[in-house]
Amino acid sequence: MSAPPPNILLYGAGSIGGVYLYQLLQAGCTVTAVCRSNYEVVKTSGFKLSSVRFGDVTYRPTAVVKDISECSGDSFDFVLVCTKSFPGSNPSLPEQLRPVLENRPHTTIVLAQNGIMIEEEVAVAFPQNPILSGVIYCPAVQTGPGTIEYAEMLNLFELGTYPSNAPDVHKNEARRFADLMIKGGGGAEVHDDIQIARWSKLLMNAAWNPIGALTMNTDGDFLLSSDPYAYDLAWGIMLEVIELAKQMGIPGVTTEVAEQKIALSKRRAETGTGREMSMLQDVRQGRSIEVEAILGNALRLGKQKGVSMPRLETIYALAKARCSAIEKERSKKSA
Ligand SMILES: NC(=O)C1=CN([C@@H]2O[C@H](COP(=O)(O)OP(=O)(O)OC[C@H]3O[C@@H](n4cnc5c(N)ncnc54)[C@H](OP(=O)(O)O)[C@@H]3O)[C@@H](O)[C@H]2O)C=CC1
Ligand SMILES: CC(C)(CO)C(=O)C(=O)O
Repeated sequence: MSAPPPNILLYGAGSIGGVYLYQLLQAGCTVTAVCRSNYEVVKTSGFKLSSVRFGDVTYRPTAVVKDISECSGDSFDFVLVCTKSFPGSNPSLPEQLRPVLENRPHTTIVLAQNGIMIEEEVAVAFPQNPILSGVIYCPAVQTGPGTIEYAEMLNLFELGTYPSNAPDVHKNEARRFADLMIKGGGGAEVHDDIQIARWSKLLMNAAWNPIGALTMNTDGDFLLSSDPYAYDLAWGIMLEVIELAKQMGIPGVTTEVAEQKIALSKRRAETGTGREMSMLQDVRQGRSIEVEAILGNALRLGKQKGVSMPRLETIYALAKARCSAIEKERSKKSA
């Protein structure tokens, strides 16, 4: 008898969640999606994905729920978290997930989120569960409820256990999830130490996400806006992240890696194909931005380690103010 298909809960059915849902369904998984603002549309008509990689497709999760508590009696192989990362939120992410993880030590938690130090609170709350930390390269945006635009071929999910020295059974889960993403038509790599990949991604996100959110520019347009100052700012932020990674003992976050990343932005500037980062999309949609996961956590580590980070401090203060302006505006509208 063949094994039943993996049973997956998708928590955070937005831009990335919507793309990963497609891949997991293609891989033969059973996927329950927790949908919030897009519940009615997804329940009625499913997701519409317009993409270079997968074409124009419409699909439905196996089941759609409005609230995670509706699944408290279910047992999942994987809980895939694709919400934005807001450390210190109330309720915390572990509290949000508790209904499907309480007394289920075998359910693997997959965190598909930007930022650094996002795993610790989940590991403390669920010490027995395998935890996979995932680093996403997949530029996508939900432009309206259930409608996703995904305009590049790029699709890579780098993943590894948290902590990196987790038992082999946890490591096997990383391979199993990567294989599902690949079977679903994407790219995936299992890393022995995923923190190297997470911090390497931070090079891009710490620079481009707040710059995009504050200036409403793509990376390419920003580079063209004030030569050499725009480049110097983005590069200067990357250098601060490199120094911090060095002080933290994270290997492989080097100027060579940063050069490769900024070269891609330069090429996009030259070809007029600049990329809108997710934080810019958040500003456009009046959503809170991931200031703490991407910048605040880095700054606090910098303070502890005595690393001078003047550019990061400046951009953090500006992005934090941008975030509170968005939140004030949102609460005015909903009052
Ligand atoms: N978009 C991109 O191109 C990329 C994003 N990333 C990272 O991936 C992660 C996910 O980002 P992205 O998909 O863009 O984010 P989105 O904002 O598009 O989607 C997040 C989804 O989570 C839902 N959600 C949030 N809180 C809850 C809750 N309590 N209960 C149920 N649903 C909830 C939101 O619902 P609602 O609509 O109701 O708020 C939304 O549908 C982030 O860490 C981001 O930085 C990384 C690479 C690229
Ligand atoms: C760089 C990118 C687009 C990777 O997919 C990203 O991480 C973001 O927009 O936040």
